[in-house]
Amino acid sequence: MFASFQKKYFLSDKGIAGVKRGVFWTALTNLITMAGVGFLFLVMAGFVEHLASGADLPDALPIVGGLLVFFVMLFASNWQQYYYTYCIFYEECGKQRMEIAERLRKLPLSFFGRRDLADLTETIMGDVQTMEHAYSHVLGELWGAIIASAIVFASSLFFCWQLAVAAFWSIPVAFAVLYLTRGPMTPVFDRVRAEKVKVTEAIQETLDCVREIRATNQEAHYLEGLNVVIDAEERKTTKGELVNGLLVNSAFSILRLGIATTLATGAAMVVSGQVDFMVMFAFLLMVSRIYAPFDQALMLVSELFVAESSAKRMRSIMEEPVARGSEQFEPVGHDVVFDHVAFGYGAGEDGRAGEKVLTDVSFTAKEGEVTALVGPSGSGKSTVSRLAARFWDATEGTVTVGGVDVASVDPEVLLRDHAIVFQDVLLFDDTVMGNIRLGRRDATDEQVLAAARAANCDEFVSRMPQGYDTMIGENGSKLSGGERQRISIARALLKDAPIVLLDEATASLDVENETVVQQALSRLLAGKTVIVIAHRMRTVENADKIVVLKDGVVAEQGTPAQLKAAGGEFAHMVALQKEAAAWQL
Ligand SMILES: Nc1ncnc2c1ncn2[C@@H]1O[C@H](COP(=O)(O)OP(=O)(O)OP(=O)(O)O)[C@@H](O)[C@H]1O
Repeated sequence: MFASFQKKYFLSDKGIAGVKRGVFWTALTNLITMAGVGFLFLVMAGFVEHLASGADLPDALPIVGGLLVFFVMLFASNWQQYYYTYCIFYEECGKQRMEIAERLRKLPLSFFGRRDLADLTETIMGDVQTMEHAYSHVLGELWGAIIASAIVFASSLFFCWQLAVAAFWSIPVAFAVLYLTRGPMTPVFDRVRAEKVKVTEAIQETLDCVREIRATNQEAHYLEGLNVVIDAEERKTTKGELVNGLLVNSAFSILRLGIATTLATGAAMVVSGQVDFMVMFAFLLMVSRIYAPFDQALMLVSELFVAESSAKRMRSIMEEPVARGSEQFEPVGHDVVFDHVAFGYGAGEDGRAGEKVLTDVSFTAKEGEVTALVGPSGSGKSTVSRLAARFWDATEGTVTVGGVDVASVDPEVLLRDHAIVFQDVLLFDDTVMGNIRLGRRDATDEQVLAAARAANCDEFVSRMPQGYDTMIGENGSKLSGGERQRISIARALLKDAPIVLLDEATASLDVENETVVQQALSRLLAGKTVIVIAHRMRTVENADKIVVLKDGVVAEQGTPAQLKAAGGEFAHMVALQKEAAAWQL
């Protein structure tokens, strides 16, 4: 039973142990509270007896002692309950977030192509938060209340089974009503969540595109769009809350009907002489207490239904197959060989063929040489370089590094041999030093500085207030495009990996900087397998080999001189660029 419960609510072993303890301590707290009521009832019965028949007043000392013991037990039990129903779950949910983030890190990039990023953000933040609240405020409370009331019900059967039934019948009925509404309510909650994802998406988009929105004077249009999705979310949430409120209040009313039935049954039994008035009074006192622990559980039980859906979404990420492979990677040299490779984004998923973006691509990028990929926009250059680093797996043919099929190697192990400079440089809100050190975590300061100097970072970093210790803002917002790219190059240089993938590495540099960085690159790339993507023919004229891609196929390959002489695609591109360079405004 606990195993399916653990799976249903996506709990770790420690989490399920916490639930068990939380339930135990909540039940005990409820029982101690009930025992306190019983104790006060006995004291009061003593007073009533004194008033009725002049019996001795109960002794004060045992009463004070009893109350003291009661308060100490209640405090201790409450404390344990608090720890096991709250503290443990904040830790549990923190761990869940980390587990999901870790899983996402290992998932193939094709997964992110299929899944909406706002939806994933909502799962990591919103769904985990829902679970956090459900675990801490509902699970323990609910089961603790159920167990405590079952024990009290069983004991009260001995005193008067008719009154016990009259007092307790409403608890299972109230829960049954709520449970039956689970089916129709789940789609309502799912719709509310879908609207929330839309709001997150719209806000993310607005923030991501804030520059473009300003530049095109689209503020009013975007705000209007944002308003529409926020309004829709508000409407769906209000509707969901109203339906939920209606059901919960019906359950509350049914629960409280137990007081009326206890009173009516008790009165009838007292009148017919079946029970003593004090027994009826004791039952009335009990019903005034027994429903209280259910109040919060009833109000929030719908959160458990929502939490089930949240757990399902989290499980779907955790069950997503990660890109696997051997951790043993012993290539012979680092030639990168594409052998009749075909590839389509989305191929193989949900049985889809995926539209081919590469067909029958074969070439070798030799160790110690620079292989340049050129071709029109959309011809597949970036895709080829991504396949070399196993960001995706080829759908046909093989990509090998030093004779080893990359599809058989663990992606993390494979990437240790790759240094990559992307077209869109991603920087972290850290110091310049910290950002470069991402290339190699264990690098000394001297090694980081040497890489930075080689990438020509010194010039702009020396103008920064704290030099290499200056924080560069979120995604390097305080840096120019060229500066960001130089940091990224420094990272790659520091990594000193045998294979280097440069994607338009020098696109944001001015002529002066480009020359310096090119020199640094050619010095430091010596001996490596370099695959460079460049649009500008000037950049690739010194390459050892050029592979020209057109519509996903290799149109031609050879040295720059051979290709120019052949007068084919490459020669045509060189001529076009010369023409473009001659243009004047
Ligand atoms: N993540 C993706 N999902 C689906 N299709 C993609 C994805 N990335 C690229 N494509 C498509 O694959 C084809 C090749 O794209 P690729 O980025 O490899 O071309 P490219 O030659 O590098 O282009 P550019 O020079 O403009 O950067 C294009 O048709 C593109 O639309």
